[in-house]
Amino acid sequence: MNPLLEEIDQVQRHARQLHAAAEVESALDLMAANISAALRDRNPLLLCVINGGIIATGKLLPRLDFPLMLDSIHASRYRNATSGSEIHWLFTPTTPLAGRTVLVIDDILDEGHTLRAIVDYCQQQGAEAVYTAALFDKQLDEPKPIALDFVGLNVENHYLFGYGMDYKGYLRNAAGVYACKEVL
Ligand SMILES: O=P(O)(O)OC[C@H]1O[C@H](OP(=O)(O)OP(=O)(O)O)[C@H](O)[C@@H]1O
Ligand SMILES: Nc1nc2[nH]cnc2c(=O)[nH]1
Repeated sequence: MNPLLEEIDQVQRHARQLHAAAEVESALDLMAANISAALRDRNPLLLCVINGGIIATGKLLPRLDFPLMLDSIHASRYRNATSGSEIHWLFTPTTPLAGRTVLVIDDILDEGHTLRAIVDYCQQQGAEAVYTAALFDKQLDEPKPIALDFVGLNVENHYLFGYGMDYKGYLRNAAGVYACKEVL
């Protein structure tokens, strides 16, 4: 077998499930209700943070029944690695942000540098208000540079995969949230 696929297989087999799919889906229901209550009359522009935010965004959208627009932004700090470095801006939204209420949607808030940079970018582009949502908020001992407006579940401080989160580019499609036993 391809050595990387062998490693992915090992990681998946030794991982510990933190939240089953049903728990994440219930959290998505609650998040959607909170987002609806806050943004129903704001004609918001939702910004999916590619790649990790794809599943959170795709699962939230059909739960929101009010007028909204969707665009995406691609800022990556981990780039298929298991620890972050500087942010790489791969693309920015084509929809003008000036005067808009923006909701940035990501899979996980970890140290918070990615979301902080994205919110700063939206504000520099003239967004009227910027809200943030992430399916998972990793519990760290250190303070974060940004807090979420909408959060699904608090998660333990491990390297995670599933529901959009990758291990070396794989396992984003895992239907549940898993902690890697060890980073290989
Ligand atoms: O809070 P932070 O410590 O900044 O980390 C969170 C970011 O890390 C992941 O993205 P990543 O850079 O791995 O790119 P990806 O979306 O392609 O997985 C995740 O999707 C968040 O955007
Ligand atoms: N896949 C993944 N990406 C992250 N980005 C920041 N923290 C994490 C994490 O725990 N897992």
